[in-house]
Amino acid sequence: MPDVSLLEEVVADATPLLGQGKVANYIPELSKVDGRKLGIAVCSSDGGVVGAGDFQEQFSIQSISKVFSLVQAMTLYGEAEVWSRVGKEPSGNAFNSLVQLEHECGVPRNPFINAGALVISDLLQSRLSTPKHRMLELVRELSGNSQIFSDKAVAQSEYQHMARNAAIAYLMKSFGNFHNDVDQVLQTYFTHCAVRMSCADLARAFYFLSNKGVGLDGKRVLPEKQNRQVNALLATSGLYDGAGEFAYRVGMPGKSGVGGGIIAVVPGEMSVCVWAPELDENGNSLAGIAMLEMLGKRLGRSIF
Ligand SMILES: NC(=O)CC[C@H](N)C(=O)O
Repeated sequence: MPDVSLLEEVVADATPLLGQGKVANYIPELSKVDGRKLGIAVCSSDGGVVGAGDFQEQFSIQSISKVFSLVQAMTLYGEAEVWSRVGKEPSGNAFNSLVQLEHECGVPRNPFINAGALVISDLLQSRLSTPKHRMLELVRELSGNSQIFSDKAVAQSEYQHMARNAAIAYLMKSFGNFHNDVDQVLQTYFTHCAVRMSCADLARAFYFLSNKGVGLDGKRVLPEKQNRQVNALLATSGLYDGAGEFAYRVGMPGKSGVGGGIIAVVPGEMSVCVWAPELDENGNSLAGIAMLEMLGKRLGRSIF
């Protein structure tokens, strides 16, 4: 377990990187965030969380929600039902790209790009009567924080600028790989992306990924095999077309969101969350990746 002073050092050493990335503005509401925020939190096997910087401030989790959605779908459906609808391969394309879908018969490369997460949301819509609420229940339970909500203004802003996500969903529908009403599923998806959590909340919530599928409260979230599968997919596709560089520099399964958060996992040891809203050209937190790289180096951790 890293001590607070090490995490404070990581935050201090990442501070000079501020100004090098850009806060996401394609969702106008997200551009209101202060780009100078920096936070890191680590949750380790004794259940304790240590953090530094802005680690207690809640932010828009955005695509980090795709991991929670996948976990729900894997719990509700059999293996073949999930993986006949979405692939397990890195996309090598932007997270919101349409190009592969046309060539690949409307089956997205993986569950962590927008197309894949929209299929997963479609699966959730088919089985859950209140998918938006179920997501909140899940994240509150996993993080042990009942004060987690979805930000209506952000969800609304995404809804008003939905053209690309709607195009992706309709293209998949044209191939028969999208079963519910597009508008309804988009609303669910945006509500999931707009959930606000802190680094501390997220480090706690994803502790199970580092603990063979068992959460902080001792309850099993996923069977061990599925937990390993999720970590494998995070390692190969969690950072979109930056996944290779992330594996090279950080060496941990991880998932980013355009709100500037990244979660990462050291199997058997700890879950980490960093937050820095300025993004690199792949839509991943620039200083966030640097903080994870520094943490991994200083602790001597990598899965490779
Ligand atoms: N990479 C992300 O975090 C993207 C999520 C965002 N809600 C979108 O659909 O574009």
